[in-house]
Amino acid sequence: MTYDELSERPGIPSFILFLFSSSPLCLQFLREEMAANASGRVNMAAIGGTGRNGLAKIHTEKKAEGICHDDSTPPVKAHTIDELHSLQKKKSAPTTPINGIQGPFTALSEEERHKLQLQSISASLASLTRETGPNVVKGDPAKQSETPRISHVSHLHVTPTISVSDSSLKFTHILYNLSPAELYEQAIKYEKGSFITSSGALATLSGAKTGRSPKDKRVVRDQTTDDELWWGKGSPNIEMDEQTFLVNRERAVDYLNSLDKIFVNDQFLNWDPENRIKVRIVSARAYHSLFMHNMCIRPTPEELENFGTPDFTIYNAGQFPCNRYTHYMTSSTSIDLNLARREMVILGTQYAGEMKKGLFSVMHYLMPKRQILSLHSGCNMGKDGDVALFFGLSGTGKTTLSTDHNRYLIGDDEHCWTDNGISNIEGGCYAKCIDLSREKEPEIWNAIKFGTVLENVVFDEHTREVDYTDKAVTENTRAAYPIEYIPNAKIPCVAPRPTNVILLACDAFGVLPPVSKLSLPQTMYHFISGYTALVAGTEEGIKEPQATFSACFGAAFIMLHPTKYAAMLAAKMQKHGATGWLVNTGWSGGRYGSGSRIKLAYTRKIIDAIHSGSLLKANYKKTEVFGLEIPTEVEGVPSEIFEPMNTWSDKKAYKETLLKLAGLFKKNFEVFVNHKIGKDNKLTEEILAAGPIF
Ligand SMILES: Nc1ncnc2c1ncn2[C@@H]1O[C@H](COP(=O)(O)OP(=O)(O)O)[C@@H](O)[C@H]1O
Ligand SMILES: C=C(OP(=O)(O)O)C(=O)O
Ligand SMILES: [Ca+2]
Ligand SMILES: [Mn+2]
Repeated sequence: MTYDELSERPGIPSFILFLFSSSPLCLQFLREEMAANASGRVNMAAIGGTGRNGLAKIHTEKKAEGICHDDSTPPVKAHTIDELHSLQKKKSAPTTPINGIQGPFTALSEEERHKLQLQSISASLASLTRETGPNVVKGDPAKQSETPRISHVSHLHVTPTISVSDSSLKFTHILYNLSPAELYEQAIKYEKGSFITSSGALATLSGAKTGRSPKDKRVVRDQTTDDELWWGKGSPNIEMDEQTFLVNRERAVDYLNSLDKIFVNDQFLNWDPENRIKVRIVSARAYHSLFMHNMCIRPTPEELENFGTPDFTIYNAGQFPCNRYTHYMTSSTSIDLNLARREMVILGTQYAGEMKKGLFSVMHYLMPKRQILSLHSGCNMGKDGDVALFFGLSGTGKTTLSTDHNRYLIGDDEHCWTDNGISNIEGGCYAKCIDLSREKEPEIWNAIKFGTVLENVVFDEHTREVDYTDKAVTENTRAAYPIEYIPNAKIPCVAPRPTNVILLACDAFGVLPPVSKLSLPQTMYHFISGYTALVAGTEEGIKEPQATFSACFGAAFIMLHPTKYAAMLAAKMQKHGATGWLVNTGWSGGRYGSGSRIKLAYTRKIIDAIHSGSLLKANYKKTEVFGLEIPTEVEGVPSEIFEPMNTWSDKKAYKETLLKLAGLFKKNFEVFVNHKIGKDNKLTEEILAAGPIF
């Protein structure tokens, strides 16, 4: 065997080869060792003869001849360890020709498309004062061996002039649509608090903010939005001017460009192909990139090649605060929406839910313009094609109840209702995991595996088993996973028109019945009221449940006046004959503190009876004050719980609590009494009359 032959062998560092090449004796030894290893034939019989005091001498079985020409494992063609390592990875760029796919870039060569892609990213990151994008380069700056794919941004080869700042002399490394595996490596290497849990999920920390910050949301008020949007009391849209938006945008962009590398996700929203929105998310953390990878719709490689210019861009500079001396800022956190520029800026919060709910707000603006109703609801479909919507505020059960092993999951949180039916806006789910159990929620439990982002959970430092009961970081622990991690998710996530519209309320007062059948005016009354007891944690500062009214079960995300959405919902329900239901997933037998939460198993039975149609045929009686139709029995549920008064030992306390809640409903609805719901005067009057009477 020659030195050259030997050096073709894998796993032998070149310095060893060098040493051995000078000594024939050594070469002989090495030859024998390698022959044994390469053929894998270690003589086991010889091992049997070992004495207690020493290691057995391993005799290798020698081939009569041609030891270096073992054909069972052909030699790997590598001269160095680095070369060997380079064999491990192959290029995953889409090799499929993009014929048949429509789009602006279809006719271009691969190189031209890449150039345009980098130019588009550079343009996204352009400072508005310098009016040029940064020099962008694809890939991790830590990987020295990889020759960067440099963008051919025009000023790249131009000598910088005084008007160009130092930042344009550096490259901004872009980690573009990385895979979950790549994002895991980035998170674990570079982000403190990132760990792999025993089930394979990526545990991360969102930092000081572990819930949304609705008080820090700002929307640019310009000529258009002044007319179109809902402003003032009760509205989530707190105004800012264009100039202040640009100040914050510049702050975010400068921060992002100052980093060694940033993440860019190009993805889609909305499974309805006619109303699909292209979104770009620029962020500083692998955690944020993986979160959005899971939550938005993931493009195919071909769709990505042909992505073009995004319809909407998020700049997430969440680790960096806003400047409190900036006009309109009241804290170091700011989430700013500019509809005209189609941009959102995030400063001072790393809570990932801010991005998904921010995009939801955008959809609540864009979709109604196209006569499409956007819904803060979950959605699932039975085997026979019956569709149910689950409206409700945070923590009321949209995710838990739409995830149902007997039904196809369409989505857990954000949908659109067109004349054709329902489409999910997202490509993933975002489940609360406090007290999550394998027994009660097996589908969600099993979805927490490789690829899933687990926010703010506590785990054993050694075994990495998650303790879902631990609230040490926050009560609002969350799992974000791609929707296909739920076995019966329906892909594409679209469904026919709904038959049942289920309004979920987690009633901390314990006076609403576990289920009531609603008339259309009642459905509208409760939809506009949007009552629940806000469960701790999802919004900053809420430490224990308290009564909340949030119009359309999502006032934090709507952009137009609630009656606009209500009118659309009423028209759709009237036209398609859907039935409304009010389901209390909260307390029974007393208010929060004395009663207890209705068992999930009972709520599921109630929901089953709604889906099957059997509850529609049940016997009903009407409750006092709220005038709700309650069934006398549902299979699998103790009958005494349907009438809340039965479950309270203190009947007087029950009556007082009922009246107290009724008063809160009435007071909340006062702001709506002078509003018409659509063009229908009669319906408007009926809705006003559908509230509690006392
Ligand atoms: N009777 C019940 N119905 C629905 N959810 C319940 C019930 N009892 C307890 N829960 C718990 O309440 C939480 C509901 O949260 P989730 O489904 O994530 O709400 P949403 O998606 O509306 O924000 C889950 O943690 C679930 O396990
Ligand atoms: C992510 C959220 O949604 P939900 O609690 O409705 O699942 C949120 O409100 O921050
Ligand atoms: Ca200020
Ligand atoms: Mn949810």
